Amino acid sequence: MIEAVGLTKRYGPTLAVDDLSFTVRPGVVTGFLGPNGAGKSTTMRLILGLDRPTSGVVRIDGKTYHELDRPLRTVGALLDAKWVHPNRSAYAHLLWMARSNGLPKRRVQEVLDLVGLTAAAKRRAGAYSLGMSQRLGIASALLGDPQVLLFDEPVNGLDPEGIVWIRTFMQSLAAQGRTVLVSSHLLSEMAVTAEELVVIGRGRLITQCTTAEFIERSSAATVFVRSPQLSKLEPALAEKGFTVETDGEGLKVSGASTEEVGDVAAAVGAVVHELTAKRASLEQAFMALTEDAVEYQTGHDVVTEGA
Ligand SMILES: Nc1ncnc2c1ncn2[C@@H]1O[C@H](COP(=O)(O)OP(=O)(O)OP(=O)(O)O)[C@@H](O)[C@H]1O
Repeated sequence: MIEAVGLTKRYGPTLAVDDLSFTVRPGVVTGFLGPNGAGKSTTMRLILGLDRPTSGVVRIDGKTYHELDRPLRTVGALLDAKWVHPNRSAYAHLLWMARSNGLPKRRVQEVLDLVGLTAAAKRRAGAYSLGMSQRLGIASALLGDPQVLLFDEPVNGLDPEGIVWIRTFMQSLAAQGRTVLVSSHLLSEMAVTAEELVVIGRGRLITQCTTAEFIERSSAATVFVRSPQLSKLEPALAEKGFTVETDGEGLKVSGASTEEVGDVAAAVGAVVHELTAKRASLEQAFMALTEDAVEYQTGHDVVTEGA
């Protein structure tokens, strides 16, 4: 379990993480979703004690990283797969990590098998493809057999086969009851990987909910209605509980079907010149939502931009 409370990180004038509170529970893959620069990597560094929060706190199983007795046995992370010394083999790298952290030598072979790197284990890491480097990074993260795992954009730059492998692997780790937090800037990727989402934009929490819920809300249709009698129509729609915004000569109505809007217009006797259903693509809706994160920040509610 990871729990962030009021987590804030400022770099000079940049507020990279802004009063972020969320929880990541075990047993499911949780997607940490936000556009580039939203503060995902910074948050992960704060979780791992690689950076100090300006204020707020983040705990892993009730403790901050620095309070953990045996950090590698509690939390593993894949941040940058290319940090391995290029002249070292995967085997030598993992052995060095195991020795310097008091982990048993047999664990090296176990994690190499787990990530399917045994055949290439003695080759120098500098000659590895990106996919192999990612596997080595994951092997390093798993060395201490931790219950909590963090992956920062693990599928970036991978070929489809590598993407599917990592996705399936993360899901199997979660199915073993581990806490798995994986960052991405693509909703489409998270839609097929993560069961839960923590969505951030400009360092702030936009929402935490299930992926299914987020997709449902992000792709919610809006209805555009044009009428010369908006003053009649607008209050009637609002009274029905629909979210209504003025849009040129018409209204943008969220949470309603064209039938419902048409029925309301008929009931109040408003002339309708246009009635159109609009649906943004998932990725478009997500971008609109996160780009205007500050404007659209509404605690645990998501407000979609619509079409
Ligand atoms: N060490 C640093 N010094 C100054 N500014 C930083 C530092 N690290 C991050 N930032 C800034 O904080 C903001 C958040 O960056 P961060 O890398 O956490 O975002 P991200 O969501 O991980 O994006 P990306 O996917 O592009 O890495 C950005 O504006 C970035 O420029």
